[in-house]
Amino acid sequence: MAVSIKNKEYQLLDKFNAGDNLLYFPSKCILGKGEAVSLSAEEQSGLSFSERIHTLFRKAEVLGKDEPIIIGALPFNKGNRGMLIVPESVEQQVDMDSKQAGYTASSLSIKNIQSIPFAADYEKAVEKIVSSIQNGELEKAVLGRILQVAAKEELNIPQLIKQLIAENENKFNFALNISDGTERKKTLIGASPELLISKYGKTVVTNPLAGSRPRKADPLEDRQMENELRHSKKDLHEHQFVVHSIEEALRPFCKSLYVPKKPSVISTNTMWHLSTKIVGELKDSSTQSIQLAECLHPTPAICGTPADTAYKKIEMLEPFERDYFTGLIGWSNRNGDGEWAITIRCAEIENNLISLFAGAGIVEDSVPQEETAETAAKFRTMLSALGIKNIEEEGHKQC
Ligand SMILES: C=C(O[C@@H]1C=C(C(=O)O)C=C[C@H]1O)C(=O)O
Repeated sequence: MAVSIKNKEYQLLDKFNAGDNLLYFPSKCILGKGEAVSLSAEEQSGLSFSERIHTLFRKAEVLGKDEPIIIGALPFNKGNRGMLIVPESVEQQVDMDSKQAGYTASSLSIKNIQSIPFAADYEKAVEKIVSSIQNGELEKAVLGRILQVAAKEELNIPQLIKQLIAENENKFNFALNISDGTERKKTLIGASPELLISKYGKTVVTNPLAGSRPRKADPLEDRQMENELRHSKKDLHEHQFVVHSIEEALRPFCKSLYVPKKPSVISTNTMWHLSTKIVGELKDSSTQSIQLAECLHPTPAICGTPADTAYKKIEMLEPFERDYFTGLIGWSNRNGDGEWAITIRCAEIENNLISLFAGAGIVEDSVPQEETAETAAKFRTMLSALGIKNIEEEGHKQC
C-alpha cells in the first residue's frame, strides 16, 4: 500500500538510491523501491499503452497487491517497449520543499563531448524540413539532436536528481530505472516543463508548450526575449497547431473544456515558452489517464503536423532512435487517476556516459542556426545540474 507523508521538514527525496524510481512532480513526490510486478518487452509487444497498464494492474491483482500504483516511462514510438512497474513499496509526499533538495553541483570532469548529428548536419536536416513545408508536404516537424558527454567518473544519480530538483522547482522531475532487466544500469533523468495530461476524478488538465526563446543572464535582455516570444507570429502560429490538435483529441471525452484564447508565457531555468493550460471536465470519470495520454500522443509539440508525415520525416532525418525522449513519464492508480508529462529536458545515463536530448519545432520560416541555438539552450537544463556551465561555445567548436 502507498504510504503518504505530509511534512515539509521531511524530504522523501533523501531516501532515493540509484536504481529506485522517483517522480518529483509539482503535485507530489512518489518514490518506488523494488519491483513487485513489471512487463517484459515480449509482454508489451503489440499492446497499446492502455492495454499495457491494464495488463500490469491485472498481474498486480493476482499477486494480491493492495492499492497498486504504476510508475513508468513510455516511448515516443508507440510500438516500442516501455518501462512500467508496480514497485514493491511506494511512498508519497505532497508537501515538498524543492529548495531543500539543493546540493551544490561540483563541476563534472569531461573526457569528450559530441553532438549527434554535428550542428552543421542538424542545420541541413532543418533546411530539408523547411523545404518540405514550403512544398506543402507538412506544416510542422520537431527535429531533435543528442549531446553525448563522456565524463571521467561515474555519475552520482542521487546527487544529480537533487540538484535538478533544486534548479527546477514546480517542474516534472524524474529519475527512472530503465535498465531493462540487464546488468547495465541505465537511468532516465530529467526536469520536464510540459504536462501531457493529469486526471483526478472528473478533472483533466493539459498544458502544451510550443514556441521558445532561450533565457539570458542579463535581466533586460531576458525580458526582451520574453517580449519577442509573446509577439512572434512564427511562434504563435507554431503554438496554435498544438493547441488545436489537443482540443480536437480531448473534446470527445469532455462535458466541458476551457481553452484560453491566447497563450501565456512561462519560464524554466533556461527557456521561455508559449504555454496554454487547458482544463476539462470528463463525461465519464472512469476514463483512464493513460487512455487520454495515448490519444494525445504524439502531440505536434514533439512530433508535428500532420503527425504521420512529421513522424516519417523525423525517422528519416534524425540519425538516432528517440526511444524514451519525447515519450511520456508518469504514474497511474487503479481508478485511472494519474499524471503523464512529456519526456523532455532529459538524459539517459549509463555509468560515465550521458546522452542529453533536445528538439525544436520547425515551421515554414524557421532559421536553421536559430534551431541549433534553441536545442543548445534546452540542453542547459541538464548541463547546469551536471555542473557543466560553459559547454555551449566548447560544444559548438567541437560539434
Ligand atoms: C522537443 C522539446 O521541446 C518541445 C518543443 C518546443 C518548441 O519547439 O518550442 C517547446 C517545448 C516542447 O514542447 C525539447 O525540449 O526537447
